[in-house]
Order: sequence, then C-alpha cells, then structure tokens
Amino acid sequence: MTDSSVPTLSAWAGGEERIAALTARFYQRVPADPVIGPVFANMDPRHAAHVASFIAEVFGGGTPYTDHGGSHSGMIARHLGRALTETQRKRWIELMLETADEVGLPSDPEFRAAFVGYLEWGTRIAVINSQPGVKAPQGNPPMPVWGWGPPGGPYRG
Ligand code: HEM
Repeated sequence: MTDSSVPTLSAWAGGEERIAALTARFYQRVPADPVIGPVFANMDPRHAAHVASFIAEVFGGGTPYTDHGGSHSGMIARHLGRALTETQRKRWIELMLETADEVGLPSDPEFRAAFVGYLEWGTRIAVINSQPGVKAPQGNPPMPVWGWGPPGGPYRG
C-alpha cells in the first residue's frame, strides 16, 4: 500500500513544467560545453521536452512520455552506438546539478538524494547501452520508476 500523503518526486520537483524548465536550460547550456557539446551536435529541437517528459514519468508524474509514443526501449535506442565515455557522463551530471541549482529545483536533502541517485543510475545505463556492439533491447521493457528511496519521504523539517 502506498501513502497518498507522500508526494511523488515529480510533484515535489514542481511537476513536468518545472522539470521541463530544468532540461530546457540544461540543453541551452550544452552546446557551449567542451566535453558534452559535441555529443549533442545534431540534437533534435524537441530533445529537452522529450527528456523532461521521460524524467517526469519516471518520477511518478503520470505518463507524458509513453502517452506520446515514447518507450523505455525507444529511449535506450537513442543512446545505442554513441560510445559515451565516463568523462562525458560525469560532465552531464555536473552540468545537470549546476542547472538544478540555477532553476531552483528543491534543494532539500531528501529530494536531492533521490535526484542524484536517479542521475547516477540513468547516466550509467546510458553509457552501458552506448558501447559498441550493444544491441537494442528485446520486447518492451517497462519504464523505470524512481521514488524517494531510503529517506522514505520529503523533507518536513
Ligand atoms: C538519466 C540520464 C539520461 C536520461 C533520462 C536520458 C534521456 C534521453 C531521452 C529520453 C532521449 C530521447 C530523446 C528524444 O526522443 O528526442 C535521449 C537521447 C539522447 N541522449 Fe540521453 N539520457 C540520459 C543520459 C545521457 C547521457 C549521460 C548522455 C551523454 C553524455 C546522453 C546523450 C544522449 C544523446 C546524444 C541523445 C540523442 C539526442 C538527439 O540527437 O536528439 N544521454 N536521452
């Protein structure tokens, strides 16, 4: 049984709109970044919005990504063959966390622990899937689901 008085990570962050503000600013900053700028040289103009709806869905904010035809396997497919490096992964996270501060995402310990945990997990999965020879997933793997984790709920002082 889930406790309905505990907000989802998406709701705590401010919903898909706030997550979209985060990704919009992040991908605005990306082109000027010497480490990850080149990785996104041919970025789709809707990329930031797609990543926002993906994260909102993973964070319990409804199904905006799958409602628009997205799937976990589709997301994985976008990373295949890119041979992402650990240096690029680390810079992606660093820039994302700087941007989270810049756009004022909640900074309480509970939210940030869950957020960083997801970014660590998600970026490592992206790097693994991007290595040469990794094939597209079979079938239709479910969307990941991320919650509050060990802290167990939002910061209440
Ligand atoms: C939690 C971590 C991550 C998430 C949730 C994520 C999510 C996504 C999603 C949803 C797409 C598909 C977007 C679309 O359909 O337009 C995508 C594409 C892509 N991702 Fe990621 N990603 C993550 C990590 C990374 C990292 C660490 C890198 C590289 C350092 C990366 C590089 C890319 C690139 C280059 C594309 C294709 C962009 C384009 O050309 O339009 N991703 N990602």
